[in-house]
Amino acid sequence: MAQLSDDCFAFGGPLRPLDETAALIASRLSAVDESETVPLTLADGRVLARDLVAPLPLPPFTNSAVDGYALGGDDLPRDAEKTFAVVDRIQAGMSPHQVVTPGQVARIFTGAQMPEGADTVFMQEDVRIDETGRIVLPPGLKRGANVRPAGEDIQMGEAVLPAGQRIRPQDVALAAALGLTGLEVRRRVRVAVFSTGDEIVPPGSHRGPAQLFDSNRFMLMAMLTRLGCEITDLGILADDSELIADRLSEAASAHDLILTSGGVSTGEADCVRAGIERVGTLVFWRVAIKPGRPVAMGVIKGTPLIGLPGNPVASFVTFAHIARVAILALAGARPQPSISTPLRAAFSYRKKEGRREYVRVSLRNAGDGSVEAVKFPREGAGLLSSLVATDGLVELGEEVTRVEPGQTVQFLTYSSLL
Ligand SMILES: Nc1nc2c(c(=O)[nH]1)N[C@H]1C(S)=C(S)[C@@H](COP(=O)(O)OP(=O)(O)OC[C@H]3O[C@@H](n4cnc5c(N)ncnc54)[C@H](O)[C@@H]3O)O[C@H]1N2
Ligand code: MOO
Repeated sequence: MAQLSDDCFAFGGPLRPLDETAALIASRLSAVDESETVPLTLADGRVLARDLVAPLPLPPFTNSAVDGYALGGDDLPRDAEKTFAVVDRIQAGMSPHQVVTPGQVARIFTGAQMPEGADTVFMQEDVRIDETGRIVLPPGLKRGANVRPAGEDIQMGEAVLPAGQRIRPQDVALAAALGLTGLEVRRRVRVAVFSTGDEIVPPGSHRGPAQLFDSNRFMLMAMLTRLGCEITDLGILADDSELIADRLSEAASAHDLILTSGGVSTGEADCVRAGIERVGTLVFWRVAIKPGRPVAMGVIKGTPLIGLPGNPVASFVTFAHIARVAILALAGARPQPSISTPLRAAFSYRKKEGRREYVRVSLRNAGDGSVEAVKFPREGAGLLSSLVATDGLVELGEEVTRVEPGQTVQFLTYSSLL
């Protein structure tokens, strides 16, 4: 079909490249200042406010990695079996009772502190007990075997988690292992969320014949929750730029970010841009990304606003690649570029040069041990089923113009985008 306006230059000037857009956002937004201490049970997903330095080594004491017998390395059998007297029994949590000297072993259990004089442990399966109750050890074990030295995991004073870390379950475990009961985290980013459009009504309300139930607001709030934000749900705004301007202006004073969906394209009823310009300034509008080209950013009374396009897939993709950058910057999180995985395409595709495209795909086993990406059969940015039925997005760079089956493409899981 004939294309009347060239994508890249319609409405004046080339579209802004996605990487440049993300860099602009990250450089313009600074992190919220305030922090709070939260108990470890509430720390998952929060952003660490300052570097965490280990107040003790891990493990804190040298201990046995197995159930067995501990002895000094100089006493290890070299060429033939050797017999030893058992002089101690050390269970986990108990301090050793005596020094182990040559000719002696201590019975020891996994996690128990190593006794003085011992630096090696035989696994109990590898030893024999003779008729007098003495322990017979075979030759061949190396000094230091089956022992976990103090500090082998973490040294005291080591920086173990950097400020800006989005705390994960394993980070919580580390803090607990270091004896901490809470972590100092940045306060949550406060985000106001609006849907826009006269055709949008809330689920559960009466829907007129030409109206749609609002799905974007719920998708965006779920995505914001995954990013640890404090959300204010401000409902649906009618297509009226004066009203939109008033509501955006009100929201700006109490939030770190305003997120809208819909109303950023070129139609007369696309009032979000007009609303931004009434009470603030437009930072950018239109990015070289598909879906999601009409995405906009503005600033209202110092508060950033990201206007996502209304089509649900465009909203999803621009949230993941643009709004997320803003949220992480405001949250004080270290930038987290999404790491894509190379996979084999099982589809052919044509695209325009000069814009980044995200293609919805499902993964399947190719049968030869590799995994391949199967494209969702339809492309509309309004197809929610396309997001629900797929596993992630194939990212096609600005320079790409075609994909053929068998070609290597870069895949991003949906979970890696949040
Ligand atoms: N003449 C042109 N028309 C359009 C262009 C263009 O460049 N020239 N761009 C198209 C692209 S690309 C997109 S994306 C859409 C986005 O436009 P808007 O952000 O202004 O979105 P709306 O027009 O308000 O809505 C688009 C579509 O999405 C539905 N929608 C909106 N909000 C919701 C919601 N909260 N939940 C579910 N669905 C929603 C809305 O009903 C429309 O069907 O513009 C193209 N047009
Ligand atoms: O690019 Mo729009 O964002 O098609 O849906």
